[in-house]
Amino acid sequence: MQEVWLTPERRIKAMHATSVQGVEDMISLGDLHEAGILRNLLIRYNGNLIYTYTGSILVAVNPYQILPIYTAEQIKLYKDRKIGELPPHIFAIGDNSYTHMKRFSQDQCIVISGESGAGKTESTKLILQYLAAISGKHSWIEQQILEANPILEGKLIF
Ligand SMILES: Nc1ncnc2c1ncn2[C@@H]1O[C@H](COP(=O)(O)OP(=O)(O)OP(=O)(O)O)[C@@H](O)[C@H]1O
Repeated sequence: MQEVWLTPERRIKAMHATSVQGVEDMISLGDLHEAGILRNLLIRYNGNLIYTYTGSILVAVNPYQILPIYTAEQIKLYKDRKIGELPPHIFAIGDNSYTHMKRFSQDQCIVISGESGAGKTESTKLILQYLAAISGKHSWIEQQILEANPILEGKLIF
C-alpha cells in the first residue's frame, strides 16, 4: 500500500470529489489499494463517467451503451489540450500521442490492454476516429485500418 502525499487543499478536493463523482486521477486517492480504486471506478461508472486517470494511464470501464461523448464537438474540445486539463477521455490519449509525434518527430505507441470484452477494439476505433479527424486524413485510411483489424486480431488455430 502506498501513501501519496497531498497538500491539505488537494486532500480536501479529493475527499469532496470522491463523494460526488469520484476522483478523475486516482493518484489523488490517499491509499492506492484495490478496494479504493474499485470504489472510485464504481462511483464514476454510476455517473456514466467511464474514464479515469491513474497518472498518465487511462482506465476505461465498458459502458455497454452509447454515450454522447464521442461527437465532433468533443474531438474539437480535446485537440491540443494537455492530459488532465479536461475530464479523462480516450481522445486525450489520442491527442497526447499525436502531439508528441509531431513535436518530437517520433513514432508513438498506445498500449490498450484488458480482458476479453473490455472494449479494446472500440477504444482502438475511437482513437483512429480521433486521429483521422485531427490530422485531416481521409476517412478511407481510417476505414482501411479498421478493416485490417480482424487480421491483426486473428488467432492461428491448428
Ligand atoms: N466505449 C464504448 N462505448 C460503448 N460501448 C462499448 C464501448 N467499449 C466497448 N463497448 C461495447 O462492448 C462490446 C465489446 O467491446 P470490444 O469488442 O471492443 O471488446 P474487446 O476488448 O476488443 O474484446 P475481445 O478481446 O474479445 O476482442 C462492443 O461490441 C460494444 O458493444
